[in-house]
Amino acid sequence: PWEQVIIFFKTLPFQQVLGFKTTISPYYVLGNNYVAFRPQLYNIFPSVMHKLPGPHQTVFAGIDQIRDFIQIKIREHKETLDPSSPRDFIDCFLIRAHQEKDNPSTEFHYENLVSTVLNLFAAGTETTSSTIRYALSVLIKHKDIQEKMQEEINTVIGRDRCPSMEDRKSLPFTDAVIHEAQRFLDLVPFSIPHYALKDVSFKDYVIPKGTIIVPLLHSVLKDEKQWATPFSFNPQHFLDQNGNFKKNPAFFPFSAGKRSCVGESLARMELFIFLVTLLQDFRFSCSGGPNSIDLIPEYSTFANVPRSYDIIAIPR
Ligand code: HEM
Repeated sequence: PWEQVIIFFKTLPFQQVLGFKTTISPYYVLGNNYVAFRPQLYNIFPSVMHKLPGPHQTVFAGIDQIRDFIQIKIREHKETLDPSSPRDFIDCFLIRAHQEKDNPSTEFHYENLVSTVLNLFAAGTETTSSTIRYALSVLIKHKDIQEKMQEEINTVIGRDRCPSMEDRKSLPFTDAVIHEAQRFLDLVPFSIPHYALKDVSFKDYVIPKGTIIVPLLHSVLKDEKQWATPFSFNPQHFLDQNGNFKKNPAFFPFSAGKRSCVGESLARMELFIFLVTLLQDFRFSCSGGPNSIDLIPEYSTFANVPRSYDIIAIPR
């Protein structure tokens, strides 16, 4: 399936417009909650937009605030660092930066530390929380699926202990529903643009150096050849006839290859642990009833942003 998701652009404008080479889309910089059209304007006319007032200015001020917060955290880490016992990513980065302090071309320098931590926050929060929010909407819309998950969770884990990742293999239906929520949401439909660092031969194509490549994850996650019912929510996509979990090679929400999502395993743990814990303790509904839930995203630009609902959580 991977072969069919790539579209090629010999589009230097993207880089010329931005004024620098990047693998990061401006949509990404501007964030998911931004009104759909503005990032596109910013993409095409960045120097004009930069001078105009509007919500995009607030977005950049917000990013500066997060950078300030990260710099405070880095300072605290420096003051309390014990190189023999690193506590987290920032500690490990600082230790490596110290080891490479005499290397003028090192990538382990202060600015990269701030940007990398910012990337982890930006890429790691809205993505997972939007997916959990979407999964809850799906479960309200499909009450039978919610009840079946709860039955499975009751049988395997019960009500008295917390779920662990070990439980996942014993919860095939729950696992299938979470996979299907990710497939159906299709959170990042065209992934993040990349560009060829050198000329590449691919099938009958030559992709010249500098070509922007947009991997259309959407085309695989909704491909009629890969899924029995690509445009409806169907956990059977991930179950065999005996109800065992079945992998599907077209499941690509985290993209693929060397630069695929670095947070994939963390995200998958979060989705499983949070959703199972919530379903263990609560029954979910909404005041407008299941039919009021619309699973079509609110915005579809860089991200498919799910709609917001006031959810009722009743203790079970
Ligand atoms: C449901 C949750 C998530 C989804 C669907 C998702 C999806 C993606 C996708 C499609 C990419 C682009 C990969 C590419 O360029 O080929 C990506 C990149 C990335 N993601 Fe995630 N992501 C999720 C959660 C997370 C989490 C929890 C973290 C970190 C804590 C994270 C950190 C990153 C980073 C740092 C990149 C850039 C990787 C690179 O350029 O090498 N993501 N993600």
